[in-house]
Amino acid sequence: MHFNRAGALVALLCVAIYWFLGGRSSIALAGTVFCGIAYKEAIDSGKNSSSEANSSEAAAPKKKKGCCGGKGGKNCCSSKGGEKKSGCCCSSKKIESKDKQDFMMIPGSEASKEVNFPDEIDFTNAFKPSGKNNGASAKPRKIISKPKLISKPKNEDGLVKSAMTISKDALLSSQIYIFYSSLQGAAQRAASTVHETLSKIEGLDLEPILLNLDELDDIDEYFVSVPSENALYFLVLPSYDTDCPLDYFLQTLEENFNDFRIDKFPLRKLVGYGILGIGDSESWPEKFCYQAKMADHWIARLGGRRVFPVGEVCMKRGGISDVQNWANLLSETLKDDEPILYEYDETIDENLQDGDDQLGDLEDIGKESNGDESQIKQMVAENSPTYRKLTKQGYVIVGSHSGVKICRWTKSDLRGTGSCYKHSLFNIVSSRCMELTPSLACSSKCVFCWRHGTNPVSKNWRWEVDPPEYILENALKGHYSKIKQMRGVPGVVMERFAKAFQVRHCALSLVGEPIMYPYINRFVELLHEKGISSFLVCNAQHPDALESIGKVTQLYVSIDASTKQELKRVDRPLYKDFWERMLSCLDILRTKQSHQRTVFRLTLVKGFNMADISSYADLVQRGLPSFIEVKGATFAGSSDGNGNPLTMQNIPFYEECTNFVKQFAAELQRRNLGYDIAAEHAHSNCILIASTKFKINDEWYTHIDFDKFFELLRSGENFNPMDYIAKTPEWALFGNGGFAPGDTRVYRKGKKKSKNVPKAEPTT
Ligand SMILES: Cc1cc2nc3c(=O)[nH]c(=O)nc-3n(C[C@H](O)[C@H](O)[C@H](O)COP(=O)(O)O)c2cc1C
Ligand code: SF4
Repeated sequence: MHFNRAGALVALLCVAIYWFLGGRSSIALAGTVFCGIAYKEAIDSGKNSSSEANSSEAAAPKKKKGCCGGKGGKNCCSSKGGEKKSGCCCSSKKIESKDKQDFMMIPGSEASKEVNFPDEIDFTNAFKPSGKNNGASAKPRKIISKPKLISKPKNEDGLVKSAMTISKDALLSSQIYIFYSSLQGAAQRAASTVHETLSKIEGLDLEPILLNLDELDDIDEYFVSVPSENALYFLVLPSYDTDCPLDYFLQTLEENFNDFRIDKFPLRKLVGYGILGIGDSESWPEKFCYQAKMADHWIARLGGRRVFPVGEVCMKRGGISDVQNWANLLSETLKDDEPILYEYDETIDENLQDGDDQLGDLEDIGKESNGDESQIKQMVAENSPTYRKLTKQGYVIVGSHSGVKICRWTKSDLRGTGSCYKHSLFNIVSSRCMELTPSLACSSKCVFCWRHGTNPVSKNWRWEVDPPEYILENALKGHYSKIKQMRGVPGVVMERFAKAFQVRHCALSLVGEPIMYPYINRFVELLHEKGISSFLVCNAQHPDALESIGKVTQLYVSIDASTKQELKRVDRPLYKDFWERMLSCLDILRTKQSHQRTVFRLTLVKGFNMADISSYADLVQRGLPSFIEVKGATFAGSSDGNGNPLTMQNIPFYEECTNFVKQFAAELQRRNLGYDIAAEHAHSNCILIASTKFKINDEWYTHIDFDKFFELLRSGENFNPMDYIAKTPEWALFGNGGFAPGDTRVYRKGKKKSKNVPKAEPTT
């Protein structure tokens, strides 16, 4: 008898009613047992029928729903009837697919050609052959960066990380420049191939120009300025893991990128650029074309738009025919009428990012340091972001708080293209001048300062102190190592290069506040012992230190504004009593330091500190300096997120500076203070007002007789500023420009030769 589950349950219910109405318990118990057995039987019977149903599904292969998926097991379609697992509907499919793979791997078969990738992927794999006659895949692939980059959010300065180039018309009307650097001639031949190929492009407005990078007079003329508004650059570069001329080029790019004094993205002015690297992948597999990649990195970071992928050609394997391929594809790309998607490489350097968070006022950081004020730290520790930032800008960090950097004027003078203003005003030779600071920290944050938030600020010295001997020795080493890098640079005058290894002058300014260094006097003595003159620039915030300064060749105090309000705006000093501190410094110059050659340095910033000439005259009357050096501020870039508010509008024209100086001198004369305009260096927007003490028999004597200075020092006698003067040469006098006759003036292409332009050459 077969019960279904419902029947068994109804019988159980009847038994329960019988018992509830007073039936016999023994009979009710027997009925319950019977119902239970019947119920269990009904369940077992249900299971069997379901199992039968599954078996019948397995028997019908078209119903795949219950397939094991190749796993086998109890319900596997193949387990029925003792069939081998290989008979499973899914595993048989797998076998079929593997068979196909095996088939595809058969060497020489059509299928194997589809999947047989070469061992090394060369640059041509980035493209498909172009040209209308080349079938379905005729167009060269133009997507250089991943399209998804387009939707990336804007960066802080409003740029997106990728964008489209301008249309073909603009590409074809561009002036193409092909640069190369070559030691053994291969890159030169490759560049000629690229030049020839591009010259044949139909519809090109201008003949491409071929240039040897190693022979450029001034790399900055092409890689800071750009020679024409619609320039397209292509560079053909070899790689050398030993010294080669390309090192200097790459270093210049990197330094320019890290130099806050010049526009952050100068190569944004280019229509675009592309790089072809040549090298040897057999002998230098790890460093194959590494210098081409470095050039690509820096040009992109300087704002260049990469309009074609970096080519990497092994001269041993592909050789000149790969170069020709690259040139052909480039030529097709330029002809094509689609705009090119380029990657705007603004990858944020992780180091810099780290640093940005931690830079700022060490003053404040110090306060946060667990409240442990006694803990003495290094000002710029070797592993700190500040250290990395400064070294990237070209500084050699000496010890933990000093820095040395070869200045642009030193490089310029080595090449015979002009010294800094201190040459025409005071007789400093730039190629023999070392720019140094024994304190990278400063107590002000002047708006025109080039440090731009790079170096620490603090009111007082609170760090470990390096001995002066150590600083000088290592600063000279650092300076000479930078000079050495200039060897082989086109135009370097051999004689000046040789003499540059004997420093004669030290400009103690650079960045930071030198007199914060506790052993500044000993340091200056050491300089003098080595026959190096000292030009010490202070920010007029440390009267005590200024008072105790010993003999220097020339002592400067920066006067950055003539009123309290303006000074606060320009210098952003840390001290609350900054104005009183400055006035005290002026008093010290007039009294305790009157034995020195003293100089007021004014840095003119339009809209900030050029309005109140009479107040400046008050300050001169108080300090009575030997000289007043008036200099237009240099544009050090802005909007880089460090709070520098200056724009080009704040940089005065030369004419504006001379007008200011004329009115200033007139005011001083009106007060009978005995000053007049003496000399100038128009190129750096700098004019010198001097005490008429230095005008003898109607001739100016603003220059320094350095030999005499050292002679007097050695004598141990007291001496005064008039004891080591020298005659100012004719060319340096106000009105004559201040450019030394032995040098060759280089005008940037496309720039007016007029004096009436704001100057950008920074000077310490
Ligand atoms: C000393 C030496 C070092 C080299 N180092 C590299 C290297 O690091 N990476 C690379 O890809 N090729 C390297 N090469 C290969 C050159 O880049 C290659 O020969 C190139 O074609 C030279 O170009 P050039 O004749 O214009 O100077 C090196 C060659 C020499 C002789
Ligand atoms: S700018 Fe300063 S560091 Fe450079 S040469 Fe002139 S004085 Fe020396």
